Amino acid sequence: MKRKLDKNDEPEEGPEPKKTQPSKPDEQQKQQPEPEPSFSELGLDPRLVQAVAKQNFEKPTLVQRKAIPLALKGQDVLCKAKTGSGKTAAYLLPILTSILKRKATDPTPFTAGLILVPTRELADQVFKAVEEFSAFCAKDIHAAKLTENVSDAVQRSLLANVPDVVVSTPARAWHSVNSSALSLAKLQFLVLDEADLVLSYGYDEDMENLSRSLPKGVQTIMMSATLSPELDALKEIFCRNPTILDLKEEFGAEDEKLTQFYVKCGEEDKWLIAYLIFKLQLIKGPCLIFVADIDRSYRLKLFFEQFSIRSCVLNSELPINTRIKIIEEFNKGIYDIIIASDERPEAFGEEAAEEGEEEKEKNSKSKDGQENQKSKKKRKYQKDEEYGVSRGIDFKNVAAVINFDMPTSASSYTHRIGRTARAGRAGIALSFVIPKDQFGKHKPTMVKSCEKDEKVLAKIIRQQAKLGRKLEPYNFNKQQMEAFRYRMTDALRAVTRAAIREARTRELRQELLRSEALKRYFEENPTELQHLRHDGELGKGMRHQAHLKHVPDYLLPKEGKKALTEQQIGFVPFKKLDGKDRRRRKGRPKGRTFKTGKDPLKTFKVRRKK
Ligand SMILES: Nc1ncnc2c1ncn2[C@@H]1O[C@H](COP(=O)(O)OP(=O)(O)OP(=O)(O)O)[C@@H](O)[C@H]1O
Repeated sequence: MKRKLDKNDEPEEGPEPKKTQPSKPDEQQKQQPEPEPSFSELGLDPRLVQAVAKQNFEKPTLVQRKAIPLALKGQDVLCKAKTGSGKTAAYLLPILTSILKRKATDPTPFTAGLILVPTRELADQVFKAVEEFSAFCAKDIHAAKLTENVSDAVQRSLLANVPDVVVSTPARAWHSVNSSALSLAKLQFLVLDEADLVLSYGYDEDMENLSRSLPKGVQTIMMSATLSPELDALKEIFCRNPTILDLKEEFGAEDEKLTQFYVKCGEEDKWLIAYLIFKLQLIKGPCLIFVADIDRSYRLKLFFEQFSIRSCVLNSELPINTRIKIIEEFNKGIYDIIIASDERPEAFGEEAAEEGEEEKEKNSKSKDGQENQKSKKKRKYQKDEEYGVSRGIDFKNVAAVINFDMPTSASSYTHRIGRTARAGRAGIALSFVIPKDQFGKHKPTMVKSCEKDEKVLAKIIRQQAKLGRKLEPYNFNKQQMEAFRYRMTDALRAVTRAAIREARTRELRQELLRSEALKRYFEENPTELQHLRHDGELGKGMRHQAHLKHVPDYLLPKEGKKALTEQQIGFVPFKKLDGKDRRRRKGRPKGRTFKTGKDPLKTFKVRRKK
């Protein structure tokens, strides 16, 4: 029988948190919240506790407090907890503890843990987390990641070392099992991270194949940010009587640090507001901007370039190494703005899947599926099927998530905003919503999916309300904004389709060159690494408008930039409420431009093989 834990329901056995034992409990004491256990009280291997301390995790998060004791007892767990709540450590720490415990008496090498994630970026992230957690027991824990663009021969030799833990997408895992490079014969732990997305990413067949390759008695942990119907199918196949942790009610305190706004405006005003926000720094700190498609990300980047606003794009077309590097560098504080094209919902019908509770969406599900199949075939550019930006990636210290284009579903919205206000930090989400009567008014840049913005917003408001959160309108002073309009129009006009096409091709060419031919050169010349920045200018062939790069004083309202908005949400501190500044900016270069002024691709001669 399944057992559902509610928020006050602690696990029955396992390492008990220390409890105060009052000799005469009075009413007041009874009402006091239970003391929260520390990491060392959860029954974890001391070397892992040491590594956790090194990462400055002060105490376990709720999902860690609930899931770790259950996993250590060997129970299957299906856990739903909000994005950014620390699910990765919640499954890795007990698995690594069990492996270390077994190895103390039986050092025979075999792959004991398989961690399946839907995207390559996420695999990279989880792999790094394994390495960080096993920093003090590196000789006892050997992990491998199966998602790199390496030949089968290299992959095979990686696996020949018999890693204790393998992190992979289902497709790569099945490929390795099928080619006998990976043996799951003695597997003990299986994790499906972001489990709700595994099927929507089209891994159904791989999952089925993998399920047939598993030995009996594998302990399964499924982690998810939503409890979608897909989970039932996976639960049936992989779980044995799992304990279900539905932790949705528990995040009130943390959610207060996320402020959500929306702006209702036409297409042209989106560009104007975005220009004002970033040029006048109305929102400060690292931002993640989501747009509807790849072309749009380049359009926005080129538009920003006209005003000397640096940004970099992130999309499924870029090589995986580049994508991982961009995320890493953003996390180090090197870039302030990433423009990400969130291509998944449209590609895999997530809209239909997530609204499973709503009858009419259920009916249209299969139809949407067919349409999506068609649209997938129609794709012009080579996209990576294992790409995902809004899911699971741990972008650190994101001050604001801006939905320049609305997502097409409420769950996609949840995933996007989950990139900010993580691990107790503050953050804001700002969404641009095009009212129905203003849709299509600016033909050159309009995006089809925005026709449904208001409908999607209504769903989002409903869904967020269920979680006790609300979205507030964010009002710009339209009159004050007008002074900037002609500059915006000028810049937007300069970003032609041809310029976008050229920028897109140029970036791809540059990135391919960077990741292959230049790799060695930059290894030998680390000081020139700044040339590898991903937020350089792409619009070299475009009309150059020097006057747009600065905001003349006469354009600003008398009262200063504050007069542009009613609310003062601009400053988002990178502080926890305890006042400690957690944002690491050490790696950040002082200058924002190339000091040498040289373009490495012009000055560097690619070595040719003789
Ligand atoms: N106990 C803790 N104390 C402080 N920070 C923590 C703790 N546990 C995890 N973190 C940090 O919180 C961030 C989010 O963790 P993680 O990526 O595991 O969240 P998640 O629940 O998997 O999110 P998502 O669903 O988006 O993947 C990470 O930067 C992680 O290092």
